[in-house]
Amino acid sequence: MLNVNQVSKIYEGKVAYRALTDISFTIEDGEFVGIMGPSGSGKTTLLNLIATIDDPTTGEILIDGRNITRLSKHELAQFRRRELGFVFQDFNLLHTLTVEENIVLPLTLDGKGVKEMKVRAQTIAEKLGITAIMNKRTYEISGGQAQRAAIARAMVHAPKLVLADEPTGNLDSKSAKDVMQMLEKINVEQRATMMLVTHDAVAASYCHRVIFIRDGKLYTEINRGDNRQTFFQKIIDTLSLLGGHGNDVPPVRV
Ligand SMILES: Nc1ncnc2c1ncn2[C@@H]1O[C@H](COP(=O)(O)OP(=O)(O)OP(=O)(O)O)[C@@H](O)[C@H]1O
Repeated sequence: MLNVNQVSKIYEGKVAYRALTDISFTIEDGEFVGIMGPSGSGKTTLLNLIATIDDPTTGEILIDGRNITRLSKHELAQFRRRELGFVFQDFNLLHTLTVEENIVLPLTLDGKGVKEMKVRAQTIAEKLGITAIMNKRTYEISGGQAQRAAIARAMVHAPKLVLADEPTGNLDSKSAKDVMQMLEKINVEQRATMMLVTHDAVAASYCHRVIFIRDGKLYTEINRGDNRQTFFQKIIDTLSLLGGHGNDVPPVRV
């Protein structure tokens, strides 16, 4: 379980900037949660705090009761390597490596044997439908395939928590839909808890729940229920109440 408890973040600088104020929420094991809000509302800041890339100014973040803001350097490295998976907007694949080499990277860092790495890479690649491109370099594959490879890399060590920052941001709508269906499938099959920051209402409609933030504060949250189309509409309605820039609300329908 992920517990964000009264978290605030102030960026110090010539002029201090308060990016988050008293944010509290809980994400249960196996939940798939979206974070939405206008540009500059603090979504990436929040994701970075949970990813242990940055520290909150006040408050605590607990994962299964363990305060991740107070880990030693060594514990932190282990936590990131074993328990977290990341998916980024720009895929973050290494171009000099093949798709397979990219996928096994987290295992390499954790000192796993070659045979185990091959088996695990193969299993996840089959789930994501990318076995045919395993030996290709990342510049030889499409954006949608690159994001699948990035998802495979994020999942290969079976992390408890997967964090995704705009995973569909650089994809056309068909590839975006594919990627969200993959994430949904992995969430169900591997029971991984997922948290996704997105501007894309279609992508968000695949989540179980969407938390909205505005000006660094919790604004509201809505639950999916059983109809994705209705949920999509509710997301659009909430975004328009939330304000922000016009380009935060995509013109396309599901
Ligand atoms: N390192 C930093 N130093 C100072 N201010 C920062 C820093 N990073 C972010 N901010 C500020 O904090 C606020 C929240 O930024 P953040 O990137 O979390 O927003 P966001 O909701 O992810 O925006 P977007 O949707 O545009 O990516 C913004 O006003 C931003 O300018």
